[in-house]
Amino acid sequence: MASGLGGQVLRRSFQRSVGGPWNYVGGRRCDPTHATAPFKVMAPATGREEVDRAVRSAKDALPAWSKLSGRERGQKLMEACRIIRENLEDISRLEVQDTGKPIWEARVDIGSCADALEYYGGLAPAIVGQHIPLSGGSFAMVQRRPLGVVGGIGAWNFPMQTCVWKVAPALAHGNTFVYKPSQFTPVTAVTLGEVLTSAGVMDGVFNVVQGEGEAGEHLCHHPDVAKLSFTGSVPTGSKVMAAGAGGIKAVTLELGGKSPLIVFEDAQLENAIKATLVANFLSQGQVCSNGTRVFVHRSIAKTFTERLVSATRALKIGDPMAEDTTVGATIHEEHARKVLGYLTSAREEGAVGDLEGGWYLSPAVLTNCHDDMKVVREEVFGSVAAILVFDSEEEVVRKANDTLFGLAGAVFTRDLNRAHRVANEIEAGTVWINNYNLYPTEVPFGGYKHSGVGRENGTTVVEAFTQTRTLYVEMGDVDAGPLYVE
Ligand SMILES: NC(=O)C1=CN([C@@H]2O[C@H](COP(=O)(O)OP(=O)(O)OC[C@H]3O[C@@H](n4cnc5c(N)ncnc54)[C@H](O)[C@@H]3O)[C@@H](O)[C@H]2O)C=CC1
Ligand SMILES: NCCCC(=O)O
Repeated sequence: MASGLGGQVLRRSFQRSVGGPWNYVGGRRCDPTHATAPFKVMAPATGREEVDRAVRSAKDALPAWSKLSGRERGQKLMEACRIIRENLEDISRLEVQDTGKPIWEARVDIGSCADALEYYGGLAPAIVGQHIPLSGGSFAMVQRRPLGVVGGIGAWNFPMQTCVWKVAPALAHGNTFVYKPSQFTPVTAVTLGEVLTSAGVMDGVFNVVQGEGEAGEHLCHHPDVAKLSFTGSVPTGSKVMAAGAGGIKAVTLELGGKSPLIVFEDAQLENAIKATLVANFLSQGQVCSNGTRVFVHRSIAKTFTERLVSATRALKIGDPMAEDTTVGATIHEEHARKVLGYLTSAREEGAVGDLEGGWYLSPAVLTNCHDDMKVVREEVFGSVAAILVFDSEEEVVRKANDTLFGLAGAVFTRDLNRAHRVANEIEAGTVWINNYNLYPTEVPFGGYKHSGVGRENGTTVVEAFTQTRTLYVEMGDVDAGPLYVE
């Protein structure tokens, strides 16, 4: 144990518990004070009392945390980054147990959590205000202040990454946090709590409450929560936004997608094939930004499809912990059935292609697809790539944008002019040129249209996690105009 800044403990040894309890409040794991009925995964259901307790804990921790300098907060986040890197294998294995994704992917995800903590730890001292000179020597000072207690709600596909993308910038900016993970993946948010505590983050700054939708709803409606940051489905996102509107809370939403991946006839074919695999089959296809509408120019459609199918057949589906597994297990049975249902409906509507059963679904490439099919219009959230053939640039841009979503997209071409021309027409928060599904922490990520509100990552979140306070300083006399006659 080493003591550090301002009398705070800077570092405790990192000790991760193997089992529950699964709530994390005031710097330690704890059972709910009022257990209700158990819910179907592994944690005890927690409700209003737990949310209240966690928010109280975050509120109590706010004055001390927000009074640290950015550099002091940043050092603790950097230390959390170091702990994650040192324990990357252990934490990645927890993520595999929780999600069923293959271990090689979990290592990338957990590595990205360390990156985010490092980035926002580094940024924290640079979050400063403004000095605005005004007439007669008067001036304004614009302070950048935290919002207060942030409520985060996450999905199950990238459990720890989703959490860290919210928590790292929020804490860097002096806020405190209450996080509700998806009921399907309760584990690694609590591990993050242990990492942060070991890194010297004060007790109560980061708290975790487990639960289903009801716990999320309580958090959204809690009067002491100043901001909501949500990742998940569009219908739930809409409810979170409505709750935010009721309480006049700032809201960031990271929702679904049905993104286009466009392959022109002059594309470097091997890169386009590799990117199509990355854009469809990572995390068993359960990725919001996936490029599931694969538009291929007619002149290369046959060759592209043959090569994609052959590459897809080479994927190894199986034990997510095995080093040579490339595709793991679907999150749960109900979701696997939902994905299979899309395949049935696609075949009924004329598509050709298959996918095999169990929770270990083999990735599918569908051909003979058209724009009106259910599988082409709705977010499947499974390993199902639909190939759509196009003839002209104008046609593909129009079809690419014919969706309520707008999270991402990609253009594959060797023609630099066409790449930029088409990319600029795509209505989406991220457009990759000649690559797919890259999310460096320093680059903003988020959606147009129904895909969300606001952005995560990059420096744009400074606005999302702070508010300004303007101090106007008068250096002369008050000018009351005709209101005041001497
Ligand atoms: N954008 C993305 O990254 C994700 C999109 N999805 C999409 O959503 C579909 C369903 O996945 P789910 O995990 O069931 O998503 P969901 O939107 O139902 O749940 C996401 C989170 O919101 C919580 N929640 C549910 N009702 C709530 C409410 N009224 N107020 C506050 N929080 C609430 C859940 O407990 C969970 O933590 C997927 O099939 C996929 O299409 C799912 C996961 C991630
Ligand atoms: N890690 C990728 C971000 C996209 C998603 O949450 O699905």
